[in-house]
Order: sequence, then C-alpha cells, then structure tokens
Amino acid sequence: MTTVQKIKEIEDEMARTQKNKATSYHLGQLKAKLAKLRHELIDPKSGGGGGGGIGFDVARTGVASVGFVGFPSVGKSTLMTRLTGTHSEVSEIEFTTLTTVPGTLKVHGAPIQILDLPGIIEGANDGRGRGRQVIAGIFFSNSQKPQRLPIIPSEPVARTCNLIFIILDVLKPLGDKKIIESELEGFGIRLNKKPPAIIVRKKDKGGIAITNTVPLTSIDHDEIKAILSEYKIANADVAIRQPNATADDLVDIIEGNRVYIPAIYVLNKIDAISIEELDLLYKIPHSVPISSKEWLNVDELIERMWHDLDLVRVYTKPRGAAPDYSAPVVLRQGKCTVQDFCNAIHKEIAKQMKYAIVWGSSAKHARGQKVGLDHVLEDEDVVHIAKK
Ligand SMILES: Nc1nc2c(ncn2[C@@H]2O[C@H](COP(=O)(O)OP(=O)(O)OP(=O)(O)O)[C@@H](O)[C@H]2O)c(=O)[nH]1
Ligand SMILES: [K+]
Ligand SMILES: [Mg+2]
Repeated sequence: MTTVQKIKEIEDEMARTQKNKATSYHLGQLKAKLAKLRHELIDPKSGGGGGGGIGFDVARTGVASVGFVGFPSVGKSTLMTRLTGTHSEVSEIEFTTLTTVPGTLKVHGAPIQILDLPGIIEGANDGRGRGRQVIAGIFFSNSQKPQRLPIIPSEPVARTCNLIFIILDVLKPLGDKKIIESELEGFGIRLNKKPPAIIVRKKDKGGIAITNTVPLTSIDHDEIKAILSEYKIANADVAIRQPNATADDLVDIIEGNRVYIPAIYVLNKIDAISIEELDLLYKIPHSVPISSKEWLNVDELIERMWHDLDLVRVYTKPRGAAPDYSAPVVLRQGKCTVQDFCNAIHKEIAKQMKYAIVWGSSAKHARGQKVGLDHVLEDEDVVHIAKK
C-alpha cells in the first residue's frame, strides 16, 4: 500500500468512528498515525511516500517576503505586476506562471519581497505545465470524502515566507478557500495561529503525568496517552495551558516541525460582482476584497500587509544632526534589540559602541534614554550610537 492509500484508509476509518469515551484512545492513535504518514509524504527521507518538496530557487531580498498562493488564474500575477512593477506574465490561460517570480514593493520605507508563485493544481496528478519535478506531493483534503489533490510546491517558498496571501477569485466557489487551507496544513503550515501552549517533557521513567491549567474540552487523557504511545513516548510530563487544546495541537507539538505564518485572504476580482455580494465577502475573517485589474481597495491590502508583517522601523540619528527618516533600518519583531540594529548596519558597530541613546516608544523619557546592546527597540524609534 502506498502512503497515500494508507492515509485514505485512516481518514475513512476516522470518519466512520464516533468520538466518545470508548473510542477516544483509538481515535488518538489514528490521529497520530495520520500525522506520521503525512510527515512521510512531505519528507520522504523519513521513509516511503510520495514526491518530496522540490522548491524554486529564489534569492531572498528585502526585509520580509510575502508569497502569493492560489489556484490558477485567480489574478496572482496581475496583482504582483501592478504592486511591484516587475513584469509577471498575465493571461486568462491557466498555469501561465511556471516558476516563482520575485518583485519588490516598498512599504513605509521598507523593501518587501513579493513572490508570485505558480498556481496550485487541483485534479489528476499529471504534472501539467511543469512536470513532476515541481510536484511536491499528493494530498487528501480533510473532508469526509477524500479526494486526490496533487499540488505544486508552493510549500518550500510558502514555508519561509513571513506572510502568505491566499488569493481567491470571488467568481469561483468559496470552497476553494478550504481546499487551499488543507493543502497548506498538510505541509505543516499553520495559518493565523500561534504555537499551542502545550509542553511535552520526556523523562527516563515514571510514566505519563498530565497537568492542565485550563479545562480539557476537546481532548481527554486517553487520547493524549494514545498519541504519546503512538510516538513511543512512555515517560513524559505533559502540561496543557492551551484553552480548548485538541489532538491536532498535541500532534503538532510532538512533530515539532510546524511553521506558523500569518495569512491574508485576498478576495480578487470584486469589479465583477455586485455591492450585495461584496457585503457578504467582508464577513470572512482575515480577508481583504480587492480588484487587481481596476485597482480597487489595494491600499487597504497594503496597509494590512504592513500591519501583519509586524516590522520595526528604526531611524538613525547622527551626533548633532536630525534623524534620517528617509531610510529606516527595518528589523523583525523578536529580533530588534540595539545589537540587532547595529548588526543590520555593519558587523563592527556593536563592538565599537559605548552606549546608545533611544527616543520613541521604547524609551523611558521623551528626552531620550541611555541604553545598552540588550535594549529592545520599538517601531519608529530613533537611535544614536555613541562610539568608544
Ligand atoms: N475582472 C477581473 N479580472 C482579473 C482581475 N485580476 C486578474 N484578472 C484576470 O484574470 C486572468 C488571470 O490573471 P493572472 O494574473 O494571469 O492569474 P494568475 O493567478 O497569475 O494565473 P496563473 O499564473 O495561471 O496561476 C487574466 O485574464 C486577468 O486579466 C480582476 O481584479 N478583475
Ligand atoms: K493565468
Ligand atoms: Mg500567474
């Protein structure tokens, strides 16, 4: 049996099994088995399975990257071309874009890399357009009726993007949203989600000890034990602080290779629908309706992109001069200390620094605060580096 067939068999069995006290151990086992098979599928080195994720080589530029994911002809290249000025072929013919096309968009002084990706394929695994080497794997949707969903590997790029635009054509069925979501999920990508607050600490002996600071509403002890046992973990402390933690959350923590990426659903082609239809679209969470062709609401999309990228702009202030607001040093949240700021300018600067003076929201006083390399900067801070 192939990995894909095994996955289908387990999904069928899970769909047939009612969740209750008597079945929860078994369901936990199935969940873990399924996750292990999916793992094989995207990482064939770990045993058996379908095609590996061969990506497209793209040089990373800019301070952050945004990847465009979607079915063919939803308007990815139209948007990319108009946003960045970099030409990416547009046509009504599906699979026009055959490789990743990078471009740059400057937002609030920060160069953002935009990656126009080939369309995700739904349907027979015939390698249309670019052949097998670009087909990352064969997946099944998580729906009750499993279907064959080969896709193009947006994955290796998507995995490393700081933000994903899931581009949808508002003239096509909204079910496409769900299909793309489960494709990305199958690759271990979690959209608009934080890592679950669950800790599994392995021990040498003592069996399984479960503690929870929140009520367990969607998982029980039997299911937890089944999952751990499927991963051959016999001794561990499990601490659950995640409200409504699920078996999938626990599996994600044990598998450990998940990536958590913010996503915006870009609902394109609103020029072709009525105002009433547009009102309904606004109810979809994390979405921005636009028209790439007529340039409607694209400003809102760019602002949302900026917000979700969560970047930190820091302005340099030379001694006795005004800050240079034209060229911010752009840092990422979580990597925005004075040390990171120095390193972003030149690797020697941190060594030469005696102290720094910071103005802005991270500073204690308006007249500026004297700080060291560990100080964490905030968006739009101004920094002066005093040298030794
Ligand atoms: N009405 C309308 N048509 C659009 C819009 N954006 C793109 N299109 C049309 O949709 C078709 C597909 O556009 P592309 O930009 O090539 O789509 P794509 O997603 O890059 O397609 P692939 O590269 O084949 O995956 C073209 O005929 C575009 O002119 C829009 O906002 N409104
Ligand atoms: K197209
Ligand atoms: Mg295209």
